[in-house]
Amino acid sequence: MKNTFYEIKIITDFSAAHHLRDFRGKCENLHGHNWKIEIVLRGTELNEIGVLVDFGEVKQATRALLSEVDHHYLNEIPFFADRNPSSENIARYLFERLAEKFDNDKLRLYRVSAWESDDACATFMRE
Ligand SMILES: Nc1nc2c(c(=O)[nH]1)N=C([C@H](O)[C@H](O)COP(=O)(O)OP(=O)(O)OP(=O)(O)O)CN2
Ligand SMILES: [Zn+2]
Repeated sequence: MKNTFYEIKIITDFSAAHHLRDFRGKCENLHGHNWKIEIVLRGTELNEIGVLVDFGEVKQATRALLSEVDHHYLNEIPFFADRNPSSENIARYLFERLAEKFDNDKLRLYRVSAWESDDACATFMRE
């Protein structure tokens, strides 16, 4: 079949504090969220045991990355020095860091979503 691929997703979370600079409203004040993070990878070929990539490998890489932001004040992290730690920028930050590990012709990081609450989510993804 043409134009088909596999997609896998892991879901994890982290907690942190932030404030949104120049945001006219309550989010300009220091506050926190429990962000739910979705990591989605796509690829065309399974390995010899029939998986695209071990969920465990993706979870481990994501956990290692999230340990750098979990229970931190996001505004103090260098990536957010000149951009707000919005859910959009958090998704982008995680995408750029994880894409360093999962980016080859068989397996590519496709999208990262950051759920700030049960009803609000931002995504950074490639085309
Ligand atoms: N597009 C975005 N909009 C907002 C973001 C964001 O990251 N991307 N972030 C915020 C703040 O972080 C704020 O803490 C969230 O505020 P709000 O949506 O008002 O959250 P509540 O849980 O208080 O929701 P209510 O539905 O208003 O009770 C704001 N906007
Ligand atoms: Zn917030």
